Amino acid sequence: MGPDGRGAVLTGDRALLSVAQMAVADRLTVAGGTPVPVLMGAAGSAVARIIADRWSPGRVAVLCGPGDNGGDGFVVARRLAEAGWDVQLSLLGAPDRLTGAAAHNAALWTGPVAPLSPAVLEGATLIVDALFGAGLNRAPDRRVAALLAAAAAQAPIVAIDVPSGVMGDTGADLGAVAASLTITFFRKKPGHVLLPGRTLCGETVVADIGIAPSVLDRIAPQTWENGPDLWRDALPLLHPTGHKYTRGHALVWGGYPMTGAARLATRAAARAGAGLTSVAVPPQALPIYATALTSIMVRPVTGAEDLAALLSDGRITAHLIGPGAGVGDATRSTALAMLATGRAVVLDADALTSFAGDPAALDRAITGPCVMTPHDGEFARLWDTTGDKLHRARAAAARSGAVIVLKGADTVIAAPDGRAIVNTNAPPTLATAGSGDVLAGLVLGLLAQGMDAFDAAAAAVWMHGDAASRFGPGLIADDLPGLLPAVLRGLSA
Ligand SMILES: NC(=O)C1=CN([C@@H]2O[C@H](COP(=O)(O)OP(=O)(O)OC[C@H]3O[C@@H](n4cnc5c(N)ncnc54)[C@H](O)[C@@H]3O)[C@@H](O)[C@H]2O)[C@@H](O)CC1
Ligand SMILES: Nc1ncnc2c1ncn2[C@@H]1O[C@H](COP(=O)(O)OP(=O)(O)O)[C@@H](O)[C@H]1O
Ligand SMILES: [K+]
Repeated sequence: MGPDGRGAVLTGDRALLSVAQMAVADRLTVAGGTPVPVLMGAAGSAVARIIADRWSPGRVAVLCGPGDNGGDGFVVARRLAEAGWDVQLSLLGAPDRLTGAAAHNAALWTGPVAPLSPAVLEGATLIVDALFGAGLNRAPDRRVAALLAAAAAQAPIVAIDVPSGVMGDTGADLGAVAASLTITFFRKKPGHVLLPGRTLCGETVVADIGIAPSVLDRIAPQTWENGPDLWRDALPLLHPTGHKYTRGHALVWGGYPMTGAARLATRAAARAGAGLTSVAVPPQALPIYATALTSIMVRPVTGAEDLAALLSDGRITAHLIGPGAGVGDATRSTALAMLATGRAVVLDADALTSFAGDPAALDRAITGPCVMTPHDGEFARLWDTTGDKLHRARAAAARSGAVIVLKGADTVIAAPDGRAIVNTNAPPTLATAGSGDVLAGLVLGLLAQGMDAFDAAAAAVWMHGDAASRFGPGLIADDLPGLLPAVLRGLSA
């Protein structure tokens, strides 16, 4: 996704809309001639259709809230009753407090409306959670929480929009219980992909309710769920007449005595397609690196002069420092020297910790393409940890001028200009020592080939998750670089 906005146009179907942006999509659709009750009818009918596709008719408890989420519930109840389900509908609050489209659809429901209580769950083989959706503005009260807990123990739950208690913008949990299936409308929200929301949603299905994708031109989303269609066209191309230098030269700073981390990173950079990969090492570490690496060039470096000479080689197109580098002044000054080249730099692990408490030094030093790959602990040593994960990553990217990859099971990739991508394909087998070093090397390898920093970071994070998924259980970080050829083959298929 380049600065020309090419990706944003191509990839509208991966857009994540905030609650406010979804409300704009609604307003534009209503202004275009579709009244709210029609939209609500389409939403509820879609939910009923998806339920009927997956479950055979039984007794369903539909739990309705006081807003439009509850209105959707009335539509679902009506449609399922028409399809032969035994429907028990219950409502939080008095029916005469409903307004607008919810009141309209409540009036079309001819069955009984029970007050919300555990009795309504009796005999249910399925539960529809239509209590709160995008309008949740405080934690559900204890009565609702107790009912949701009882519902979870009784039968599978289908949540409309989000499981009640999940915040749509952040995925924060204000007291939800896990659904088996969540059905949302038009586009997902960040809360469907950020944790813990993603897990609480179970499977998330996006239903078309007749909102035209062209509304996205007006909304201009800045957040996406990661996937190859965001960056496939930006992947490095192989030129038939190219040579190794046209594929870029990646340089890794190799530490001592922790040499494994940098070695993992070099292998990933080379597998990602860098034409040359070098590792700069202190002379005493030379035998270790040289024995373990063959296609990777090992360069002994002694002192600042030697380093300066190495970095002045204009053919080096991207640098990485951090994995196994050690925390302290030496790592810090090497990182600053790399940043001073103005060419691409990846800062990971110890290189980040070497700037702990002094993010301003990074703000000043970062002038060229830069990707920083902190996990939560490294992030907290440098930047403000208030706010949700998207907010934190965006704020650090904006102040530093670097792309921030805030790692975890829901890694967020944020650009200084406000764009952000949430990754959803990483399996928990990646929680193994050294997998972060491989990720840093992957980013490096793509940057070395001239890929834009935001694209390279998003592609690397996805490829990392895909590699791990292909391997399955028993994964160790050493396995990951060797899986990249299959990942790359899959991307070009
Ligand atoms: N395009 C769309 O976005 C569409 C949205 N629809 C539905 O509309 C929903 C949004 O409707 P609303 O904005 O009315 O929001 P909700 O249905 O989530 O309800 C909000 C109402 O509940 C109250 N409330 C919030 N938190 C509460 C709590 N913890 N305890 C008690 N009361 C609480 C609020 O004060 C407000 O009155 C969506 O989630 C979706 O289900 C559909 O009807 C059709 C189309
Ligand atoms: N539970 C998880 N599910 C998916 N991915 C995970 C999980 N835990 C960690 N990861 C990923 O594994 C990598 C770990 O990196 P890091 O914390 O730097 O570890 P290390 O320093 O040991 O390499 C990151 O890419 C992170 O996103
Ligand atoms: K809900």
